Amino acid sequence: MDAGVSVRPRRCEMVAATSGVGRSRLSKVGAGRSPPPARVRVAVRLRPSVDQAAGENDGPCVRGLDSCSLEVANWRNHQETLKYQFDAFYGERSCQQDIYAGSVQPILRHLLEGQNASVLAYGPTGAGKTHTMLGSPEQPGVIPRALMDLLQLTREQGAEGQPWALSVTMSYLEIYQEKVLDLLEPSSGDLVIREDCRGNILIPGLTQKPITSFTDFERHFLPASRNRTVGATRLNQRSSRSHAVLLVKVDQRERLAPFRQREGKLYLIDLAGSEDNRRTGNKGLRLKESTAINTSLFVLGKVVDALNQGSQRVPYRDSKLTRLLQDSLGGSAHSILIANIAPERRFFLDTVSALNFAARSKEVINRPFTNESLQPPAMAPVKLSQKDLLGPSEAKKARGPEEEEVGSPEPPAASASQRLSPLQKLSNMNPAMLERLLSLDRLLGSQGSQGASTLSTPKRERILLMKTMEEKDLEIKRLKMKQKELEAKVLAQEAVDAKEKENSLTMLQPLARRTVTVAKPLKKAVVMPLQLIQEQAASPSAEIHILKKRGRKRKLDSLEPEEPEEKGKHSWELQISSELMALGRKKILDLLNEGSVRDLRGLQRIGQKKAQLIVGWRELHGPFSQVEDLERVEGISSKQMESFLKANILGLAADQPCGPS
Ligand SMILES: Nc1ncnc2c1ncn2[C@@H]1O[C@H](COP(=O)(O)OP(=O)(O)OP(=O)(O)O)[C@@H](O)[C@H]1O
Repeated sequence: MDAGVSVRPRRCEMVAATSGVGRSRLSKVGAGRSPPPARVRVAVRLRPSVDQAAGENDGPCVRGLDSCSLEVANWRNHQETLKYQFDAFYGERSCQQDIYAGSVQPILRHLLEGQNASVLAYGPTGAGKTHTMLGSPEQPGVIPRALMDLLQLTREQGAEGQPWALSVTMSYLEIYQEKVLDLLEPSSGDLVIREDCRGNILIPGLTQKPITSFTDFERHFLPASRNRTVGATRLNQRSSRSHAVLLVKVDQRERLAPFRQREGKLYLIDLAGSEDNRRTGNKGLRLKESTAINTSLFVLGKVVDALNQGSQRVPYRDSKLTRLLQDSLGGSAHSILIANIAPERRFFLDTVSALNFAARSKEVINRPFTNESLQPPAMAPVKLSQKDLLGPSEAKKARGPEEEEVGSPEPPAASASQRLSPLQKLSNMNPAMLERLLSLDRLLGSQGSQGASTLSTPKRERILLMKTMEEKDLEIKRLKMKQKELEAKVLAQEAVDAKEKENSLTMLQPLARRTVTVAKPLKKAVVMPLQLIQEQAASPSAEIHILKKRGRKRKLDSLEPEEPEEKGKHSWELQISSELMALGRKKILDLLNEGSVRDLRGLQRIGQKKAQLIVGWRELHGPFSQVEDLERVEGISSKQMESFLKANILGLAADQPCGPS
């Protein structure tokens, strides 16, 4: 933090910065009506790249889309882009006045209505919180601008002849390692936070300085800023090690009967940076500080979350910071959280973590982000809907308000159709996605829970994630066992078949009468996608299809005359039930006729070039009438067509539940 040197704005600059458009919006609003409960608004500010020496591998990974949304490229997985939407987004080129006028100035008027307000700058270390809140003499931030405006406004509203007399006081404190320290009177030691009978939060003994002008403010604020605890970390030479809280109170007394009184409090808070200690390399005192910082930020996240979800219990008391803000965060208070983020790739994880925190902090109607591109590799013909990929909390958000339980912070009970067991989810999962999940799981496992930053994944979601992972592990084990069982059954069945065959051969029955598949339809055998196994296990009446190995089938075929209706069919097709075949073929045909290049690339054996050829053929010749038309596409041979069918038909058919619907 560079408070000591950065806050002394030149007088004329400050006046210029706070005059004009912004000021005219500040107006006193009549008291009386109680306002509707206000949620915490969230703005995101992207700082410009400040490290000129940043190499090519540390280029930007964040891009603004419009004044409310942005996207983050996952440079570790080029097929993934995360999108977020907030109340406001300020890009790299935004100036201090943009943030102030757009997100802070509008809430100041509420102070004169006797309401409380708070502005919190949140974000990873080095992302620009102090710059946003304090700024520099050349670019004054939120604090000097707000003070200028507020003092000006109170002077106007409290002038002689006006119904109310107004006075302004300031206090300045820091919360360092869960201690409340008075920056205006550092010798005071740790102060206690109390609540009066009307629910107002007080800090007995905290210094309050009356201020009537900006000069007064500077006189107290600047030396006090130097008392704030800062320290060097690997990521920021002057890193704020505490939450700095500037409290500005506006008192109003009515000059005439009935001599009412009002008090509005404004908290302007430069939070300490959220820290991933694996990157900061913090040890000893820095680590202790960091733990306290992360814990209180984690509680702040929970509080904001609870407020915006309308929870009955808001855990204000779980940290000093939230306890202090109890009467200024939630209720009728007006709060804005400014999440500061950095553009460089090396901040990717911090950025996503900060944005996820911030996204939870607003009422997210839409999903906070979508995995824009989920291009599966050639293995996976089955596409997943975004909802299938979401965890319970995101899924709840994605379902939209009409499906949510009113007033319940917990995920709503799933309807019968939504009540998918993890097994079903897993079995529906694109193998590529499954592989990614598993490798993520392995990665998490190898890092250990100790290594994970407390804040990097919010607790509730972390617990859910870990639970889901555990369930998935169990299901994978169960599936593997099931597959082994089935394979054993197949082997046993094959042995029985072989014996029967030997017996029947020795009985010298006419060859033409012996057809394995027709005479014993239930004894077709084996290896199916996990999904099919699961679905069939769920439906005991469904026949067990066991596909025989090709070599053995040929051997049998050579003993048997071909059934006339099977002539012309591919040998592998004979081993799949006709309903499955038809379903799979229909799905392939639909995809061939309606799928985009990207959809087609999701099919096995279809790469970019073939997908383009298919789409091109379709445009030229119209829809495919049957899947075999694929052969007519230039560059696709009949052999390729057959192997394409073979590779895709079961997977696609299995995407739908088997059996009568
Ligand atoms: N919007 C911006 N424009 C120009 N420079 C910026 C901007 N935001 C931040 N910076 C610069 O980036 C550096 C880090 O910013 P700052 O100290 O404000 O980060 P911080 O989030 O407060 O970090 P910490 O949590 O460690 O205190 C500073 O040199 C600051 O001047």
